[in-house]
Amino acid sequence: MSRIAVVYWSGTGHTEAMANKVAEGASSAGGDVTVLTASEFHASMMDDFDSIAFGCPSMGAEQLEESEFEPMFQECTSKLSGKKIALFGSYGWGDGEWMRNWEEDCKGYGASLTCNPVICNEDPDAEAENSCIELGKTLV
Ligand SMILES: Cc1cc2nc3c(=O)[nH]c(=O)nc-3n(C[C@H](O)[C@H](O)[C@H](O)COP(=O)(O)O)c2cc1C
Repeated sequence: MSRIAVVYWSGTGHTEAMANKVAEGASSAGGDVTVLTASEFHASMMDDFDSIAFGCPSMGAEQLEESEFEPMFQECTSKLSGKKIALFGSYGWGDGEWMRNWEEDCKGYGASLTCNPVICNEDPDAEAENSCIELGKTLV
């Protein structure tokens, strides 16, 4: 069975809601899914999973959340080459720049993205929830 981690940071719950839908999709496709917050995950756990969905909202000025998620993710970058990953997150007033930058960075580290990133404005509506479920299925 495919071992899948859904690793996220969320301040007001929007990205957390997305993470739960990603997990739902991965489970429905037969994956063995573990949902973890950024503070519960560490780079040393990268090898424990066949694929990983990372979720983080746009924070700062079109940046990843700087106190917990960014440091954790930076540690993971040395293990991204060839790794199956997917990205998701919520944003507010921007146009998704943080996610475009994040996706480019991940490709630069050699990650294998299983699908296009899923972003949504503030709390996920039914369409965004469905996109998260579909993202989850691509990880299996
Ligand atoms: C400190 C802070 C910085 C933010 N910076 C941005 C930003 O640069 N661009 C943007 O589109 N939204 C920005 N937002 C809005 C959040 O990305 C948005 O509210 C998102 O839904 C929060 O997701 P969460 O509930 O998972 O924390 C910011 C929010 C906060 C609190």
